[in-house]
Amino acid sequence: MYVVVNAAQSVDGKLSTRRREQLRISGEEDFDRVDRIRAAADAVLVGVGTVLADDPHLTLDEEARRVERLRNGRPGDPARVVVDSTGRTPTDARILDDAATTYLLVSAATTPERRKELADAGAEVIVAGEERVDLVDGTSALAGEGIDRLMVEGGGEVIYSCFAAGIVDELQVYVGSLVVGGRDAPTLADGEGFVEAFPRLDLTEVERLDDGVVLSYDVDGRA
Ligand SMILES: NC(=O)C1=CN([C@@H]2O[C@H](COP(=O)(O)OP(=O)(O)OC[C@H]3O[C@@H](n4cnc5c(N)ncnc54)[C@H](O)[C@@H]3O)[C@@H](O)[C@H]2O)C=CC1
Ligand SMILES: Nc1nc(O)c(N)c(N[C@@H]2O[C@H](COP(=O)(O)O)[C@@H](O)[C@H]2O)n1
Repeated sequence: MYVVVNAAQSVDGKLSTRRREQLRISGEEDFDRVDRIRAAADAVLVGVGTVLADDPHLTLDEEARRVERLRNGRPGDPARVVVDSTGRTPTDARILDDAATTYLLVSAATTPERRKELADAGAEVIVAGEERVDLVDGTSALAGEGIDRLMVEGGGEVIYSCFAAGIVDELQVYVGSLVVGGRDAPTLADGEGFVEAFPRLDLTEVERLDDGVVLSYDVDGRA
């Protein structure tokens, strides 16, 4: 499986404010770019923190659906994936509507009753990991469902875990021209943080878009 992480951050590396409310960092051109990455993916993944904060839908706009999905030979929207150890995704979340298949990666800590409630609400529930979702096991289960290209949209906890699990092939970051600040505001990579064996990146492209810049990297291993 090929994994591309895409996120939008302020110049000081924040994905949203300390209130964790959805913050519009991207402009129109960048949202079009995000739609193209979504369209090229078999599935788009977020953490449950993002679902609870943003209630995202993670589908394509009409134009992207028409042009990009057709170009890639696959009609409709990519599947959606939530990383959700204890099954906290609300059963009325937008991500569980019938616009596309939604996989919930849960851990064994999610009770069978909760798993059934989520399945009844439309989710395909996959158990990976004991206490927390194991992203290596979870992504290989997704590969078994035919997902060869996965886009990770965030948030900061899940992006960090994807790097820690060593599953990221490519990173694209839109850096908007604003300062958010706040020691408790989510950043591109939160979690415990690395103290050694930092993921090293190879800068492949720099593009000015809207009033910001898109930085594209291949992941080069750890050093
Ligand atoms: N600017 C941007 O591009 C984006 C911004 N956001 C923002 O990010 C914030 C949400 O980010 P976070 O709070 O960091 O939540 P998150 O979306 O990264 O979800 C983290 C949660 O996922 C669950 N989880 C289960 N297994 C896990 C694992 N192996 N590794 C990590 N998490 C695991 C845990 O409950 C954890 O608290 C919101 O404010 C949202 O608006 C989210 C996506 C994109
Ligand atoms: N690329 C990007 N730029 C921003 O400025 C953002 N706030 C986000 N947020 C992400 O987009 C999701 C919302 O998706 P829908 O529009 O509901 O499909 C949100 O949950 C974040 O993952 N992204």
